[in-house]
Amino acid sequence: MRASVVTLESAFAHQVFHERHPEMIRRLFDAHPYGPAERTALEALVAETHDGVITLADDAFDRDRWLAWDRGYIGTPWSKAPFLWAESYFYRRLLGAVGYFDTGVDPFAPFKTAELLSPSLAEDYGWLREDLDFDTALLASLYGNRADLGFQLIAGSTDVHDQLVADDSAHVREFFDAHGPVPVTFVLDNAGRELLSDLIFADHLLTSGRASEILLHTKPYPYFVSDATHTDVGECLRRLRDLPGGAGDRLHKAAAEGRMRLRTHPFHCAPLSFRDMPEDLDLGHGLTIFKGDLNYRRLVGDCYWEPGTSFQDAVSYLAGPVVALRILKSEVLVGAEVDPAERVTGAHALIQMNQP
Ligand SMILES: O=P(O)(O)OC[C@H]1O[C@](O)(CO)[C@@H](O)[C@@H]1O
Repeated sequence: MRASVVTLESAFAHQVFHERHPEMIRRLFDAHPYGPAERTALEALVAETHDGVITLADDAFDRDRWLAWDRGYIGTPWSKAPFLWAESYFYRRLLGAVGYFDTGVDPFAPFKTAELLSPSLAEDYGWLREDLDFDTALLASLYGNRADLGFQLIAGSTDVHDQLVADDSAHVREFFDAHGPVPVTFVLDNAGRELLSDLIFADHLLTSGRASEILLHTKPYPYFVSDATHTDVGECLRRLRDLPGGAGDRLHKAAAEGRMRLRTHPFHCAPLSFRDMPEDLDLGHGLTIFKGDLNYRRLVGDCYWEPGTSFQDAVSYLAGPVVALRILKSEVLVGAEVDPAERVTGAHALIQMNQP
């Protein structure tokens, strides 16, 4: 049972558009030698999202796709649009404003690279070793989601005591014990440290015999600041090969042997729930792991759900087993009770699994 869709009228969504986005644009100006055209286009985009109407250029290369994904919002005020729809479209327009679709230059690459080159990274992953246990690898993947670069724009340095508000980790372990080895699909979220941790979990699943193969679903283009693309998987895998434990080399071999594969699809940047996913997105082999906050919003639907709505109910449109690993960074939540104001702080985490 959903109560209502989250819109830009929400105080949190308003903060994302009015505080986080202008700050992100300032950082882009600082990181790139953008000329007047890109600067003007980015400033105009921010202004449009603050008090304008949602526009779609007649000559946009993906006009038909966005018309298909439109739900009547193009031509209406941004301030009334659903948060998920508006936020997704904002990133599409940002990429257009900086010429990404002509140059292929990822505007967020400087931030992603800086994270992988951070002097503290090797020390932070000093705990890595070849024989990780299941819980450590699972929790590394979960808490990797805390490292989201976009979130840091509003959260600052996060001195938080994360706690699990839902913990189905035992079900996940039991699922593998009963059914493994199975194909495991990761619907990835952020590059950088989160992706490093996801790769570590993927390696554990392969080496422990729980996964027969790994499919990594990336975004087809840079999105939500630090979301992982195919390029980012390559970068992270190279970085992982320099860290202890051997996961990088093992995954490199798994890729060469076809046991770890990459997939992408335009729908991964759609402003819609996975409820609307096309058949050729090809999810649902074995176990599917949805990483992070944005994928959670798309998985359960970006709504204010009525208290008592279960994860099981919210994902009942999916036939197979799914796991959500998420740090709470937005208001949407099912299967747990957390004060609404506490859902956006990054202080809480969850592991949820359905019983297919
Ligand atoms: O990287 P994640 O975990 O998907 O988080 C992204 C989240 O950040 C925000 O853009 C703002 O905090 C949310 O709207 C979004 O769901």
